[in-house]
Amino acid sequence: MPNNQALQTVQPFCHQPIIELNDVCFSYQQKPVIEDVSFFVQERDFVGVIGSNGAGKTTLLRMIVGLLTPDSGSIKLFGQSVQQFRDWSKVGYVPQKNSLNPLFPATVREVVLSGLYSRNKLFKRVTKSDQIKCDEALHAMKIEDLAGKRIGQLSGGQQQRVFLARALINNPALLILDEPTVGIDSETQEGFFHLIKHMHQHHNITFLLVSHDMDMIRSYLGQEPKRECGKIKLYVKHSHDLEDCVETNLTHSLKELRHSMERGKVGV
Ligand SMILES: Nc1ncnc2c1ncn2[C@@H]1O[C@H](COP(=O)(O)OP(=O)(O)OP(=O)(O)O)[C@@H](O)[C@H]1O
Repeated sequence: MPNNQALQTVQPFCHQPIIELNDVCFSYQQKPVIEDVSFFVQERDFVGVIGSNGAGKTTLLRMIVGLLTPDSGSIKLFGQSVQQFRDWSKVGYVPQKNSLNPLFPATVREVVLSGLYSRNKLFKRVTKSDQIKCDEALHAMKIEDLAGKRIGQLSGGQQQRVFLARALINNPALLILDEPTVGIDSETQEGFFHLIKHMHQHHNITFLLVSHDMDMIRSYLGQEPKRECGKIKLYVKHSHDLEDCVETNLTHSLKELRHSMERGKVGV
């Protein structure tokens, strides 16, 4: 497959891509990691980013969220160059798991609330409605009982749930997840994948997910990749493969899902 082929065979006319990369290259100290990568992701697509260790997956995601700058080429988010993009509340990003120092002083509630402070409003006052959104996100991730604990004192799986709650608190239009289930037990992993599939099917959310879980990727996104970008493969479920989206509040819907799971209506 040629490198500069877009994810979709036909260039969209009416819908702006959510993510658009054109001829992106990136090197660490002269060592090329990403070479001439081009693709675009449409609204409500679910893209699985697959590749061996060191293939450049995390580097790619960090460029898309503006934490690294390409050596050449361009990246757009919601039609705007990443360098100019300011509406970060539309984007939920859960980076690859890093175990936190147990002395890290923030509580779970503070970490989840920090998801509301976009990069431009670091010192915004927390309102009652912010606290309600935080309660909903904590509830959806089943971690309300951990709200007052220090994040550094939690297990790896619990920390991942906190970072997901932080990413969800803004009802993001784009969720970018870098190996979100690493270090999580298999039962919780299964529940997590159930959750993100539910979010994809019932909400207008676009997903970019790095995972090594080929069973999950193939079962949801199909047996074959749609694109190959160097050592990285992209598996995709397009929005047009889904039924019409149900426009409801994300955290409310997750709450309903959680209640169904608790009543045994949804197998996880
Ligand atoms: N800060 C850095 N400085 C120098 N080289 C780096 C840096 N970060 C990553 N690399 C190198 O760039 C390459 C791609 O790294 P990256 O983390 O993007 O890969 P990955 O596909 O996410 O790997 P994994 O599956 O192991 O998480 C690797 O060879 C890595 O050693």
